Amino acid sequence: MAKTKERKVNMSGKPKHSLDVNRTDGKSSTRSASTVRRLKMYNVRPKRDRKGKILQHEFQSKELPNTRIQPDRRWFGNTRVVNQKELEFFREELQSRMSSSYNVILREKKLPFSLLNDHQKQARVHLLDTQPFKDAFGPKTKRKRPKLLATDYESLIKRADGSQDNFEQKFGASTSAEGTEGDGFRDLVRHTMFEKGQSKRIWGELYKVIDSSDVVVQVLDARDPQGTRCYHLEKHLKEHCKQKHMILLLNKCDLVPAWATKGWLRVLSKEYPSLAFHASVTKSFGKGSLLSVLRQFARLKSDKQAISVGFIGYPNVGKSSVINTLRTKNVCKVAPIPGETKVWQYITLTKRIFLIDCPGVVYQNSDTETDIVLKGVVRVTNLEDAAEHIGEVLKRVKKQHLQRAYKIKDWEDDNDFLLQLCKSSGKLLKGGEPDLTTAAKMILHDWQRGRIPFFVPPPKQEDESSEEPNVYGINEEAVADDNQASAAFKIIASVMSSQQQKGVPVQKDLFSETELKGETADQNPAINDEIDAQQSASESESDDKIDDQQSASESESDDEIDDQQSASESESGDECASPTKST
Ligand SMILES: Nc1nc2c(ncn2[C@@H]2O[C@H](COP(=O)(O)OP(=O)(O)OP(=O)(O)O)[C@@H](O)[C@H]2O)c(=O)[nH]1
Repeated sequence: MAKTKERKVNMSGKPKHSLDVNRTDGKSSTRSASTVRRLKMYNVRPKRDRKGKILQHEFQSKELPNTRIQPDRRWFGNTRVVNQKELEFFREELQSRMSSSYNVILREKKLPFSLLNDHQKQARVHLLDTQPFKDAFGPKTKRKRPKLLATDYESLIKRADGSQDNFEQKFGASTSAEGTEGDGFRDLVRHTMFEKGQSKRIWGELYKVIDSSDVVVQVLDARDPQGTRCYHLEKHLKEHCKQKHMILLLNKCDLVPAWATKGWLRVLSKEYPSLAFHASVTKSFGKGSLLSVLRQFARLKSDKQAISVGFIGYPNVGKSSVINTLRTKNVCKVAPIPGETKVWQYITLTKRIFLIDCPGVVYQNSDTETDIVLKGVVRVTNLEDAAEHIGEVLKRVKKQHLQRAYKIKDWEDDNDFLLQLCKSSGKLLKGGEPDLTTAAKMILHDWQRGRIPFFVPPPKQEDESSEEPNVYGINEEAVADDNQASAAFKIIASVMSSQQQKGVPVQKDLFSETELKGETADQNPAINDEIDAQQSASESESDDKIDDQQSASESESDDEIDDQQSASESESGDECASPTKST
């Protein structure tokens, strides 16, 4: 008889299974609840075959083997798909609500109203709903035909040509030629870089400066004063800001011969009070004259004691440098590249005079790209084809100066000049190819920094000797008190005339002897005799002569320049002392 194994029966009723948390079998270490939970977890692992393929998994539904849901782009957009029935229902409901005068739809924006109208958009124009067939299409139709200017393409072209000719006749050829360079395409491809200083932002800054200034100092480059003038602005000031005064300041006068500076001063002072200036913190020229003119303008103001002086002008003409010179301190950022000043800046000069620096502005004109580059409006490093401007540099600068500056004896054209310069300065690319662009940029840098001598000579004047500096530019409407005004005018005129008699400092190594003396000698000896006389007189005279003239008026002046500034001014080699010095 086979023995059958008897199954033990748990008679005690207490849990005995090792995976039962409540088991207590007298042993010291029973499984804790967390261990039991963990061990139970192992049992629900998916069952795999030998290759690792899942055969069975606790959480995988057996009825639905693949429970992955297909992604739908509608989950990510804010659109809903409705079927035609729902759409129709929506339209009807909304139409009835809208046409009912007892209902008001509050949140119209939340409802897709376009769904109401899109079927109307595609609907045909029901002409016959508005007018009878006879009027719309019959022989006695009242509908007007559209007025066609041309029946075919050719006649349209003829018409366009005709109207263009009419326009040119009416407004002259200047409008059509404006900004073009002969080939007619140039203007279209002009890089935005050549529109520097013309942006809305810069003009906004300019108008802020003008609005807050009582006196506007237009800083000009002495090398090309007319080229760096902004006539548009002058006109604007004359027409709309009659109470503001304008001064023209010929800066960088050290880069041109004294006779040219003086010639320009004579020409410009017919329009506005004009002064020559050389901006330098240590060795300036014209600082005293400018200060005393500003003081006179401050005196012309009756209503308020302090005046604000705005410095405007082309980029890189030295506006910030002039302010630094007046303060004898680097208060404004100065750089030999245009566009350094980005926003306007307020600087206190004395208790009664405030200075405002402005970014360089350019008014849109017919200047060519080369003109713009040579006026220093564009940063040379940004130029893509710098070599194309060199021809003009070679034309404008005298041969002897170029020979001296670059040690090149002779050249055929600009390309030849650049080739020779590349060789002599070692500006070569890989494989010994000359790097024309770098060489051209080098020349343009030198040009912008005034290392190559160049200047536009002043126009010839007929009655030079009788010229007396005047104050035509001073706006008499803006002046409060007649007596005070005439005294101020006199002083301003005397400041201008005394400056014209002084020796203007010039970088002598830039020019030859004849140029420094004035090369118009053969053409107009009278001018040069006068200039020579003035120069020799000014050299012998003391630089402080102007102080004597002004001391009377300025001794009353209560606007003392800060102590710190007056201290530094007494060291500076300036030709005209501050009031603290004169008293
Ligand atoms: N030789 C000479 N260089 C000057 C004179 N005044 C200014 N410069 C130089 O001209 C360059 C431009 O001067 P800035 O004062 O930055 O000119 P800016 O008009 O303020 O220029 P933006 O920032 O473009 O408006 C600097 O390298 C100055 O050193 C001057 O009287 N003589």
